[in-house]
Amino acid sequence: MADNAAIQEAGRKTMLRCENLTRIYSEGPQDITVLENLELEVRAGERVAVVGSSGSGKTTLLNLLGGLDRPSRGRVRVADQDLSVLGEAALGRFRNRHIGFVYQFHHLLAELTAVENAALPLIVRGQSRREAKERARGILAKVGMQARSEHKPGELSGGERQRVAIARALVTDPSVMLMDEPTGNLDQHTAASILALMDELASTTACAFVIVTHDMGLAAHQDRVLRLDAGRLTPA
Ligand SMILES: Nc1ncnc2c1ncn2[C@@H]1O[C@H](COP(=O)(O)OP(=O)(O)OP(=O)(O)O)[C@@H](O)[C@H]1O
Repeated sequence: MADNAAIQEAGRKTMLRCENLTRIYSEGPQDITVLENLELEVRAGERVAVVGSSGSGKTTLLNLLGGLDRPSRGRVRVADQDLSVLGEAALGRFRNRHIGFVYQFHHLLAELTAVENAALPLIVRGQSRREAKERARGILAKVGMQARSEHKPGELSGGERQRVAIARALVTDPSVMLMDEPTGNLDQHTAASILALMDELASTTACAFVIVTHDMGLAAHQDRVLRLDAGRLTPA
């Protein structure tokens, strides 16, 4: 993890930028323009919540920000890299290095322990198992899961699983964290503890956070709340 001075320096930096971002789905009987000339800039350490009605395009936006889908027009830049110029293999490597994903349902692998799950992005990248697990243990400690690191997801509570999923997303020290309803599947008390963890992470990492949610309490807790409507983001 970066030290405080490095985080402050990085805090001035734009980590995520969308320019004229447009996504038109053309597969069905008629074209659907979901995002149209959308602009967004998120700085290091900044947390932006995105809210919007069902079907407004939040998932579409997250997929584009994470390089899981390609825009019809416009571009996404992550840590100054224009994703549109990367081929599939390079984009996969870039995603592994710079982008962390956390979903409502944790998507942990049932057969692996917490530390193995958290180490996976580093192992995929070719790092040795020993080094990857050592780093994963450090991140699990940071999310309060040190004592549970040898347990499999089935032996963990919902909140603990989500902490492991957050650790897995953080293990590569990403530039951008994309979260889709990170507390959506949790009871109020557990959700509050994940919220507190996110507060701590935002102040101790140089990462930019984009958090899609229907939960106005979670949204209001972030640095900015933007509403996705008619293909664009406006302050909520
Ligand atoms: N592959 C696709 N082909 C055609 N249309 C699509 C495709 N994926 C999504 N859409 C349409 O794009 C619009 C936006 O969908 P999206 O899933 O991004 O919305 P959302 O805001 O995430 O919704 P929710 O809150 O219900 O999850 C919807 O009208 C949806 O039907």
